[in-house]
Amino acid sequence: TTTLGFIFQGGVIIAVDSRASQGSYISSQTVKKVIEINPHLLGTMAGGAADCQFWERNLGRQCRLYELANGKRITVRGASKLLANTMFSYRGMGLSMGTMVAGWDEAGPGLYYVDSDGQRTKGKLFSVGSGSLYAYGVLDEGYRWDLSVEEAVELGQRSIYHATFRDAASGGTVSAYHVTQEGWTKVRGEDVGQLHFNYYPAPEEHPCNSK
Ligand SMILES: CC1=C(C(=O)N[C@H](C)C(=O)N[C@@H](Cc2c[nH]c3ccccc23)C(=O)N[C@@H](Cc2ccccc2)C(=O)[C@H](C)CO)Cc2ccccc21
Repeated sequence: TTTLGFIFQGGVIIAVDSRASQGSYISSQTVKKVIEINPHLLGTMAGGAADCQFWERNLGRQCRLYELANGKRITVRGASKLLANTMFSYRGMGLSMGTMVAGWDEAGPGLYYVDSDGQRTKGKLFSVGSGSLYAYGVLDEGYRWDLSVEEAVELGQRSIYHATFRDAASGGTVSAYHVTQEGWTKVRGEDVGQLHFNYYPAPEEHPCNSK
């Protein structure tokens, strides 16, 4: 898995791959690793698939109950704390989750890294999963606070793409989301195979070049 998130002048970008694996077997190429908690909150998934899916869906339920009890949306900080508390309560019992909670609230854009060791850190840029080192290589080279929205989406997609190229446990499709004050929108959903020639243009005389 390769997931990433970063905050820039235009909001928050989240990008992920869609591969599931069982050892060296690729068990799925079409997994959703972003959970849409509500129109202003996203969660990303890396690690144990069942752990991520179960506990991030549970987080969604907790966020909805918070809204009903308090008459207002939960903050990104609050949602990430709920997930961190859940993970902390299961510490040492074998959960394996590396997640990000991203969104926009009255304090503006928010991005938190939360994992099953009970770590929770606020930040401007993270990459999580087996392909994260490859993604950081592209992301750290291309990241600037003042990227345009188009440049930022392209950077997120390109970072995931290169991770899927080198990491056997990452692949399938690259999905990207853009979060602003109005909430999230899904902005990319490309198959990695279709993206290949964006980044590795075939040389002139190459047979792949349609005459
Ligand atoms: C076939 C399949 C799934 C599957 O193969 N599950 C296996 C058991 C799983 O959890 N795979 C993990 C890797 C893994 C196996 N056993 C573990 C024990 C502990 C921790 C991790 C693992 C995985 O792909 N994880 C994805 C993340 C992911 C995958 C699917 C759904 C959510 C998140 C990922 O992190 C990269 C591929 C690198 O591992 C999960 C799933 C969800 C929806 C539809 C189909 C499937």
